[in-house]
Amino acid sequence: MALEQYIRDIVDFPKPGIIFKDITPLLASPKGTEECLQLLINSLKEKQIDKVIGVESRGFFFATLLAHHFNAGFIPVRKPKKLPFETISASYELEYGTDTLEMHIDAIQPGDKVLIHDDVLATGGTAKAVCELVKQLGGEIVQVNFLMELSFLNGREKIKEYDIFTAINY
Ligand SMILES: O=P(O)(O)OC[C@H]1O[C@H](OP(=O)(O)OP(=O)(O)O)[C@H](O)[C@@H]1O
Ligand SMILES: Nc1ncnc2[nH]cnc12
Repeated sequence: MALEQYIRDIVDFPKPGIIFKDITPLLASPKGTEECLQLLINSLKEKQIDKVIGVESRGFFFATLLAHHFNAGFIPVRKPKKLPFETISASYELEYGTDTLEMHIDAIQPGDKVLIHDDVLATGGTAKAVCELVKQLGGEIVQVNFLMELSFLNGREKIKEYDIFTAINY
């Protein structure tokens, strides 16, 4: 079954006019999850990875699977005031206003080879902010990968200096 068939469109969620891409059917399917995971893994070939970042909250699921596969550490990037230790932060533009993401200050050592994972690349604001966090701590970004890309929003333009991989393209 094509991976797209595990993604459910929810019209007008969370706001009117948005078609929300629901990944819960994919997560509920061991076969779909395995196929998707293998696509992400194969895109990285035999690259060395020290840390895998998962972006709260839907980025956490596959990021932990990827970290386990690559024998790398899992690093959560979270919304403000969720992480208990000292943090660094990066802000990014939303449609109206700004939002902030945080990471623990000791999450990455200079020179670490870092894979960034999230479920969706939409406008790219989130991904760009995460890249900035990794750069602040001196990590080397090996790839930024996503389960899916909403390519009509052109989010990859914001992170074009990095290697980008998406399993599904809309
Ligand atoms: O490319 P962008 O326009 O920045 O959008 C993509 C981000 O939006 C969604 O997260 P959301 O903030 O809805 O959080 P959630 O995963 O906790 O639902 C999605 O999981 C990405 O993290
Ligand atoms: N349409 C969408 N569906 C799911 N997650 C998203 N994040 C940003 N836009 C989204």
